[in-house]
Amino acid sequence: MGIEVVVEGLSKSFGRQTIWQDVSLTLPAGEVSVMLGPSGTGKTVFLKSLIGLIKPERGRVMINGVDMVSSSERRLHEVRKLFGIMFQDGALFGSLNLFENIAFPLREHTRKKESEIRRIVLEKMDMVGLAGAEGKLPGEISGGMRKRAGLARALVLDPQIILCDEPDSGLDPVRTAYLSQLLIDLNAQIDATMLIVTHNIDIASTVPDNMGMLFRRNLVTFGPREVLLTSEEPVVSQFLRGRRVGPIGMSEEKDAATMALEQARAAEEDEDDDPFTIPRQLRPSPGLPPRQGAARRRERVLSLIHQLPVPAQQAVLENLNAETLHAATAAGRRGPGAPGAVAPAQPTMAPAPARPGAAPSQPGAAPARPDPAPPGRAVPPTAPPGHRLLPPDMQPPSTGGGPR
Ligand SMILES: Nc1ncnc2c1ncn2[C@@H]1O[C@H](COP(=O)(O)OP(=O)(O)OP(=O)(O)O)[C@@H](O)[C@H]1O
Repeated sequence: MGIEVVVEGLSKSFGRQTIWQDVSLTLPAGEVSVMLGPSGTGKTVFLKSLIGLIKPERGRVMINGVDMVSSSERRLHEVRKLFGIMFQDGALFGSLNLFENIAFPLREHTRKKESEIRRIVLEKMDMVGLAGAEGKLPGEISGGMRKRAGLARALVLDPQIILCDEPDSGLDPVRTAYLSQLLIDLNAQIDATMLIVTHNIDIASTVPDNMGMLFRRNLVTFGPREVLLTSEEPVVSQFLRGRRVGPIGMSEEKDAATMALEQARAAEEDEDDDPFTIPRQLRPSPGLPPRQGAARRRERVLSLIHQLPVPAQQAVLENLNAETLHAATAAGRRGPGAPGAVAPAQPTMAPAPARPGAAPSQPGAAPARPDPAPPGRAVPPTAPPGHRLLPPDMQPPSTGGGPR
């Protein structure tokens, strides 16, 4: 199972430039979290701080009892072996083929035999749909394949914490959708704690269990995805809808006068915010195990549900009802007593109170959204592992794969 990452009161500056201050959050073990934020708000600096590559001036990052901010390089080196990092550009060595790029951490950090290295590399390449492309050079493959090669390399040391820095950058929307599914499928298979930094709303709204946002040198929010996705904070609302009206400007934050003028104009033009519909969170592809992190999250969120804003409570309950219905339907299709059958959890169905502190309303008051059919699967569930996620033109070659 993945490892919890606890961040407490973290602050980072470069000279006189404060990047962010007093950031506190917990990445729950085995769950997927996303950090959003406009460009330049310090998301990458945050990722690097988690692994001790950048040293914040204040605060702690606790992983397995080790503080990544203040510990010696020797201890950091040990803890870093728990991490798999997918860099923004893939960070592949241009002169090494994909096999050697992906084998690199194994050769650097372990004394495994060549046969074992080969087994691990081929397994991870298959997981990300790159089987058969071992001999290709990074310059010979598409951006999407480079991303997946970077992900395979992040996986070879069996990480318990995976950090992905803008995994979608440079990908078209379809490839981004496949990558989103790949990240969820990986989480189902290895139960690692994952943090994804992105500005991509499609990834952010369909992949994670938890979401946070950095803005104006502060963590605006961090918690269950439903909190951010129902938030009425102007900056969150603007970001989710990709609108110009709001506190985020082209290069800088806007001042109060500019914002007031914009809002007056928007009101004149009747540009009210459309309601943001929360998309369903992706489920693992057919044939994969259910996500253990999702099951733990369900218990965790239910235990704190009454501390959440009311719209978030309602969204949590709608989602849980839909998941319970989906699990029951899937179990029904497999037959009684089938593995994976989920008994409806009673607390799940308890609706949120109408107001914080109010008595719970009658069961069933939280509207159960009908569970939509999953978006079109690329290939039937019988497809072999690693191939099921990919569009036809991304399928790996069936044999060979040496440099062209
Ligand atoms: N080593 C460094 N020295 C000085 N300033 C730095 C350093 N690394 C990052 N910065 C500054 O920190 C700020 C935040 O950078 P960062 O790359 O973390 O932003 P980001 O939110 O990831 O942006 P984007 O979404 O555009 O990738 C920027 O102003 C950047 O110039």
